[in-house]
Amino acid sequence: MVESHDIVANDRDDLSEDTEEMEETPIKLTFNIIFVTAEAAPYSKTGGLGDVCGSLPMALAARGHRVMVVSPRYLNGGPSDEKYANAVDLDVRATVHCFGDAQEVAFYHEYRAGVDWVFVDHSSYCRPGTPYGDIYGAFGDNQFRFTLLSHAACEAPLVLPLGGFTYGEKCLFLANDWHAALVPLLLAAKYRPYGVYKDARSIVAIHNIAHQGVEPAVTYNNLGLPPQWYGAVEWIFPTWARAHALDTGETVNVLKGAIAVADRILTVSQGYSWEITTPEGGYGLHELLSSRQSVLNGITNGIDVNDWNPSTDEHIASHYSINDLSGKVQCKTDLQKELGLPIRPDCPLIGFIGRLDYQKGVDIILSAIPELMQNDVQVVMLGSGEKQYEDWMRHTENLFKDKFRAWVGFNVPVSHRITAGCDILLMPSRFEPCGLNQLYAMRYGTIPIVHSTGGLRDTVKDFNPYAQEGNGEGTGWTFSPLTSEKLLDTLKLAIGTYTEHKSSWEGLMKRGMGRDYSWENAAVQYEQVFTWAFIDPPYVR
Ligand SMILES: Nc1ncnc2c1ncn2[C@@H]1O[C@H](COP(=O)(O)OP(=O)(O)O[C@H]2O[C@H](CO)[C@@H](O)[C@H](O)[C@H]2O)[C@@H](O)[C@H]1O
Repeated sequence: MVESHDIVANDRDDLSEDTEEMEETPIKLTFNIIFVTAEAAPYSKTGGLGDVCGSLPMALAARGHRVMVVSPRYLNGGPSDEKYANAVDLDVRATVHCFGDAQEVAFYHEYRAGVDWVFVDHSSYCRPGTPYGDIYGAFGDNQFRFTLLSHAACEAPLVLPLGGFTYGEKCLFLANDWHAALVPLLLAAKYRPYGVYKDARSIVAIHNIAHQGVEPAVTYNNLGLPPQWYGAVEWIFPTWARAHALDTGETVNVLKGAIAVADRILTVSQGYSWEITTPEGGYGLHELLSSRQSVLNGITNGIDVNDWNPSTDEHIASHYSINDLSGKVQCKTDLQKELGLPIRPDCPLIGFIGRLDYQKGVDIILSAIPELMQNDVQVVMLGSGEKQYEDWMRHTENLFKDKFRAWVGFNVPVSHRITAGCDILLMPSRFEPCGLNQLYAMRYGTIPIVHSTGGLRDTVKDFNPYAQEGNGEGTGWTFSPLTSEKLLDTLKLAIGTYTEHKSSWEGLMKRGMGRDYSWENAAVQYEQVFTWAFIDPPYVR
């Protein structure tokens, strides 16, 4: 096993003997990497965070790094518990001091695809619902559950003998979103002052800055940080944002703390890494992020190209590829049949997949539907979230029985079938750190129509039929401003291209399908950022 940060010269015994050859052999640094995350597919997934933390670790492991992913062992008594069936109890217990008490956690482990998948076991992760909540809303003890995760993750490299050896102190923590944001703070406040993790580094990865882990200031003592570190997480809401006259606006914000003390900051596209430094995109953290711009980078997500592959996908009716598109129409008619829509191969089928909330711009689709339904199109929406949108989807289905289908819920196989069966995928997101559905869509020859924001703008190239000597360029349509009128205009353009210009449409499909979406490219950029993290000294107060 290669020690972290050792220099490996591709199995060469004597580096000094052949300097000419040595110049050609790239010297590769390898790292001991600890992902800390609230979700990792296929074990747990409610959205894109699960996808990324389920696939990026494997890409990094394949490049020679030692990679551990630490996430909770969620058990809800249903069939999804089976996903943890291969994870065994390591028989190691850690005691976590937080919330005024000592909590014992256990660690389960599965070694798969070169990655150590470590699941933190505690009774608070065992209950019906999703990782974050149930039908009554978010769990009231999420601060406790993710404080526990962060503490346990900091112990994991020290105490777990995986494959016979611990990861040790010289490692790199990649703390994902607010759920893991306590990790950089714990390294700086709890470990480094006592000489532990002096050579470790931490990176906070922001997948969605709208969620920051904000709780009342009185909960500070629960976090297990020393009293003198309060200022690092202190967060005071401006007067206008306070609930009432007696509200002092004082809270703790763990993501803010992580942004302040992490050795580096990453987000999931370059566009978004700039947007979060602006008042419009920073959700209050833009000034802090601007002050740390020198350690802030954006790396566009890749996707799991094995899981999302139209020529092998186990969830879809027929397989197809860039060289033989014929199976796609079968996926479409099969989807129409499954949804009870009229089976019409030539009718443009438009899809939406995602959380039903403000971020995803569902209200824009809602306002566009009455006019869109005047056209000869079919629409299918898959999603769950805010009740008002779920109710609206069901209601719209009743109004337009032959044209509109609502699939309220979370269903991964159906999401694959919609991605394969539709002609067009809509993503009118208000903001989108990266977005994965447009990447899946392009890989499946489904043309994305997206709001020109964040990662959507970075990844969807606008269609221009006249470029390349009339052969066209681009992989979809981006639109701005975010209004239902603009969405409708863009849809009309797309539908016109679909019905009137079949060869242009095929060109769009093939350019999207031909792109490289694998994690390889992103993994190389992650390595660069890891290298930079170790060049600078760690954060010390
Ligand atoms: N009802 C449903 N049924 C089945 N599958 C469903 C579903 N609703 C959503 N999904 C799936 O969940 C994932 C959503 O990923 P996104 O990246 O598009 O958004 P999300 O906001 O969750 O992620 C955040 O983190 C990711 C990862 O960094 C960023 O790309 C993104 O911009 C950021 O908002 C996709 O795999 C999608 O298919």
